[in-house]
Formats: sequence, structure tokens, C-alpha cells
Amino acid sequence: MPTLRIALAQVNPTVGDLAGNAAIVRSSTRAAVDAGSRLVVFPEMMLTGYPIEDLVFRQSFLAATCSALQRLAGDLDADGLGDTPVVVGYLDADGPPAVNSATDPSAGPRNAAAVLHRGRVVARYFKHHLPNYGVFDEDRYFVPGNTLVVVRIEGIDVALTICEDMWQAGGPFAAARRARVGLVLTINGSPYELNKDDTRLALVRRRAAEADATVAYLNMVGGQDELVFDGDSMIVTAGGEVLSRSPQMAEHLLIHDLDLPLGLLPPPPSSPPSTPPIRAEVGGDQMGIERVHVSDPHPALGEPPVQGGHAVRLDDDAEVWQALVLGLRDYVRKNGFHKVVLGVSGGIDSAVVAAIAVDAIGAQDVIGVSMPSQHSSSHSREDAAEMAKRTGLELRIHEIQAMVDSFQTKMSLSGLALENLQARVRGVVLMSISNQEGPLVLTTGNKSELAVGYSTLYGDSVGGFNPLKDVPKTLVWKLARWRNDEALRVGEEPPIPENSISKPPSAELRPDQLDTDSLPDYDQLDAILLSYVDGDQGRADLIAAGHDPALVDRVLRLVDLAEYKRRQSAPGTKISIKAFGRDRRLPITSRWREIDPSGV
Ligand SMILES: Nc1ncnc2c1ncn2[C@@H]1O[C@H](COP(=O)(O)OP(=O)(O)OC[C@H]2O[C@@H]([n+]3cccc(C(=O)O)c3)[C@H](O)[C@@H]2O)[C@@H](O)[C@H]1O
Ligand SMILES: Nc1ncnc2c1ncn2[C@@H]1O[C@H](COP(=O)(O)OP(=O)(O)OP(=O)(O)O)[C@@H](O)[C@H]1O
Ligand SMILES: NC(=O)CC[C@H](N)C(=O)O
Repeated sequence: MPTLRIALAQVNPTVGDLAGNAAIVRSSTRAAVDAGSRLVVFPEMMLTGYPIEDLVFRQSFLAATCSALQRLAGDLDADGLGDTPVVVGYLDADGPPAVNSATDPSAGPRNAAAVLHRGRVVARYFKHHLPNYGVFDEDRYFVPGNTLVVVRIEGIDVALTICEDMWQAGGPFAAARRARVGLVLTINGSPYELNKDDTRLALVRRRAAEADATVAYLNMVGGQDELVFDGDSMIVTAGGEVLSRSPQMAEHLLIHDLDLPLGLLPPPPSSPPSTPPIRAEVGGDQMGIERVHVSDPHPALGEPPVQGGHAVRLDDDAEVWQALVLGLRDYVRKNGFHKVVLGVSGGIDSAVVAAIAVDAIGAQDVIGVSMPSQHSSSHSREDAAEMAKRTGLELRIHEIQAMVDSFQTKMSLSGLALENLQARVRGVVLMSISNQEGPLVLTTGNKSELAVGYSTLYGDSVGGFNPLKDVPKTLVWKLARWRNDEALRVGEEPPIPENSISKPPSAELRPDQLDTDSLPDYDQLDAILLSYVDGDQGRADLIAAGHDPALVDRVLRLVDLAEYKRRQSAPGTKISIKAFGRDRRLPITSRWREIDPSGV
């Protein structure tokens, strides 16, 4: 069998940076070709970044993308890399976007993959299955393709597929089997969720069996707003053997020699773009097949085979931590910030956010501001100072009592309004530092607090990005312990003071306040939230699962009433199956209450 040296470029594009993304393709192709690769593959929507959301509707963006693709093909050739086919995801269109149901349903914007060879675009594939659930809205943006594209590279028939194509049975993988291909490429923009790596591996195996071909699965890596792409690319044989697997959460060029059969059907004519493709309708799945000849078999390599290897797998806590670090780092970097600032209270949430920030961008670029008021305990100041000492971040102290008192001379607030004033003054201090010096303000509210609205609007919820937005409080504690253990394992000082982990959580907005004054114990709360928020279960399901009915009613009411706060909250990295934001869209104005089945 001939050997095809394939390179899967697990890289980190930036949405909208057409020139920068093209430069990544050129430099990675150079590295792959220097290592002897004969086929180089890049992720879904590589040229544009992913997801591009309503940029799809901009004619100017589409035109710029199409010229960037042509320019990239020419540049690769000019770089002396043109003989090596390069597969790259991009935005294409063969018609205008849909404006209403009268629009032609068979043409429009396409989530596409191109094969670049000798300075030209020699093949284009349009994604068939469009995801339209969770964070994805691809029915809003794209028209599905109905033709599987099979390119003959080095005499081997290679089918192109894109991400969701793999998540649904039938369609491209069934067509690939009928086309008797040797290899299926699947290029992805598949966001991280806890436990998704196992699901993906099982799916790749299933599809490889369905296509009766080796599958090369390539995922992008990096953060884009609330999403983190975790890489974890892999090559799996038709029999389910994992030949090699890339690291999670890191850029990587996976190069592997594949022994694949030569294409059986007679080769199609060498096809310049003007040549009509050979099409063969295949029954059942409704997909046609377009075959494009790219390159003839290459003489045997005559050297020991190159193996991509198997990267060490991260355990669950490490995986979540790395996702939060990558999500924050890329949000900061891709949005042009150099520093971050956050309020440090000595509590667990701000300590964990500070540790994530230090891991993401380095202690020298993290400012922690301790803002004691008259209700702040001495341990809150000491624990914040201890955390700053351990991590090396810059600690500033701004006493807020005089500012609160000065406000009070004009407003005479009491009760909750006075309590919230402290949180709001802290927000003003942080935003002032941001305006004056430029750091991004980090919010520290965890998923449990966001769920029940336990934060002050325009107060401690202030900020541009929230690393803990999708992290329940119980997981915050677990991650803190994991991060400290990890430090000990590598002989470093644990960043999070033990006292911040072990003390009972308190907002310290009034004397002796504890979170448990207003909220149930976090173990109980998180168990209910997991079912109600992540699982979309109703009151009856929760009670049937053994939760106390009165507690269920209380929590569900808090969650429902806090929708307005969540709608105004900062973005933050998604790690769960259902993160607040695009994954979970509920009306703010709604009279539906789980506790009252009549809905009134
Ligand atoms: N449907 C709706 N649409 C739009 N806006 C709506 C609204 N309903 C109320 N509002 C507005 O929201 C205001 C109430 O929200 P807000 O001002 O935030 O105040 P509120 O939610 O009443 O109080 C804040 C709560 O969070 C707790 N907290 C605060 C700070 C830190 C921490 C901590 O965990 O450390 C906890 C605090 O102890 C208190 O229980 C109303 O006065 C009204 O202006
Ligand atoms: N004294 C303070 N100095 C600086 N920032 C503060 C202070 N008190 C509260 N904050 C800010 O408000 C946020 C919300 O307070 P909250 O008490 O919920 O969080 P925490 O103190 O980090 O953790 P915990 O909830 O376990 O006490 C803090 O994370 C911090 O960013
Ligand atoms: N970009 C896509 O098509 C992603 C959809 C797919 N289900 C995933 O999460 O991996």
C-alpha cells in the first residue's frame, strides 16, 4: 500500500483576521512540507476564524474571504509549497443569504472547505449537516451542500467532510463508503465541553466504520468569546484503532504516515476548475459525489514511517482548568488587552480567578485590588494579601468606606440599597482603573451565583469577561484544590491560600453575613441547578429525584427571576453542556413558573 504522509495543523485562528489566518496556513504548511508531508489539513473556517456569526451576511466580508483564498493559493505556490495539496476551511457563497422563506433554498452562503494545489483552488466541498442547537445557529447562516467531494491525492481517494457531518449518521460518511474512499478528512470547529473528548472519540470510530475508511479528525484550538476549541485531533482506522492523537488545549502539528489503498475507480481526468466534475448520484442519502484528480502516486518514501504519537491526556480538573486559562488568555490577547484587573476579597472566587489569570497571562500583568469597607473582616485583607504574595500579582489597596460615606451624605440609603452600594463603589473603582490604565476588568461570579442572581447589578457583576461564568461553586472549590495540588506536584508554592478555600463564603456587605443566610448549602444548590439549568428538568422531575419540594420551589423561583441579570452579564468560557448565554435562551418577561403549572 502506498504511504501518505499527512499533516493535521491544530492551529489557533482569529475571527476576522484573514491576513493573519492565511499567514498561519503558510507557516504551518512550510513546517509540514519541510517534514515531508504530502497533504496538509487546516480546521473548519480556518481562513475566517469560527464562528463568524452575522459576519456571514456582510457582502464585504464574503468578498474579502474569497479573494484571501485565491491569494493564499497563489502565495503557497510562490512559497514553493504549491505541489502539496492544502485543505482549508473558509466561507463561500453561491447565492445571497436567505432573507425570507421565498429565498432560493439551494444556494447561499456555505461553510466550505477548499483544496489548494499549484496556485489554484482545485476542489470545494460544502458542509452537508448544519448544527442548529446549543451554541450553533448554522441554519440561520448557511445552505447545506449535497455533494461529497472526493479528491485523489497521491492516487488515494480522500473525502472531505466538515464537523457536524460527523455528528449525524448517513450523509457524507455513507456516501464516502459508496465512493470507496481510503481516507475521510473531517475538519472541525468543535467547542470544548467537559466529557466531550470521549463522545468525539466514539463518534470518530463509528463514522470510520460507517465509511469503512481511515478518518483524520482535525479540530482547531483556542478561545473565541465564550467558546474554547480544545484541539484533540486524531487519526482512527476503519477498525477503530487510534493511530495518533494531538494534545488538548495546545497548538500542534500532527504528522503521520498512513498506509492507504489506491483509489479503485478509474481516475477522473486531471481537472482544472473549468472541467465539469464527474458526478454520480448515490441512493438513499441523496448525496452526489464529485471526484477531482489532484496528484498521482508518489514513489515510496524509503525511510522509517513517521508516527504522530499519542499526547498525554488531561484529567477532568486539568482539562477544565486549561480550558479556562486558554479561554481567558485568548480573550485578552485577541481583543488587544495586555493586563487584567479584578477585586480581590480573600474569598475563593476572586482567588481562583486571580490564579487563572496568572496562569493565562503572567503575574506581571494581573492587578488585584483589595477594597475593604467597614464590614470587611481582617482575614479578607490578609487572605487577599497572601494570595498576591503567593502568585506575585500586583496588589493595590483602595479603602472604599470614605467613598461609601460620601455617597451616603447625599443619598441616605439603608438596608439592601446600602449593602449594594459597597459592591457598586468597588465596581466604579475597578472601571476607573480600567479607563485610566487600560486593563480588562474580570468579573468573578460563579455559575451558581449567576443562576440565582446572587450578585449586585452594576456592582460585583461589573466587568468585561468572567472566567467562572460556567463553573458551579462546588467545582470552584474542587479546581482550587486541584490547582494547589498541581503546584505541589511540580514543586511550586500553591497559589490559593488554604483559608480562602476552607472559610465559609460571605459577600461581607453587612456584619457577619454568610452566603448561607440567603442561599442553601452549595452542594444542595448545585445539585438542583445541574438538573434544572443544564438538564432542563422540571419541578416534578426534581422532586421525584428526591429534592426537598420547598427548596426546589425556592431555587427555581430565584433562577427564573434572575434572567434579567444574566442577560446583562459579561461573557465567560463555556465548559458545560449548557452554559448561560447562547446555550440557554429564555425570555426575561415570562409568567411561566415551574411552581405553578397553570402558568399564571
Ligand atoms: N425584570 C427586571 N428587568 C430589569 N431590571 C430589573 C428587573 N427586576 C429587577 N430589576 C432591577 O434590579 C435591581 C435589583 O438588582 P440588584 O441591584 O443587583 O440587587 P438585588 O438583587 O436585590 O441584591 C443583590 C443580592 O446579591 C447579593 N450579593 C451582592 C453582592 C455580592 C454578593 C456576593 O456573592 O459576594 C452577593 C446581595 O447580598 C443581595 O442578596 C432592581 O432594583 C431593579 O433596578
Ligand atoms: N473587600 C473586597 N475587596 C475587593 N474586592 C471585593 C471585596 N469584596 C468583594 N469584592 C469583589 O466582589 C466579588 C464578589 O464577592 P464574593 O464575596 O461573592 O466573592 P469572593 O469573596 O471571591 O468569594 P466568596 O463568595 O467565597 O466569599 C469578589 O470576588 C471580588 O471581586
Ligand atoms: N462546527 C460544528 O459543526 C460543531 C458541531 C458539533 N456537534 C461539535 O460540537 O463538534
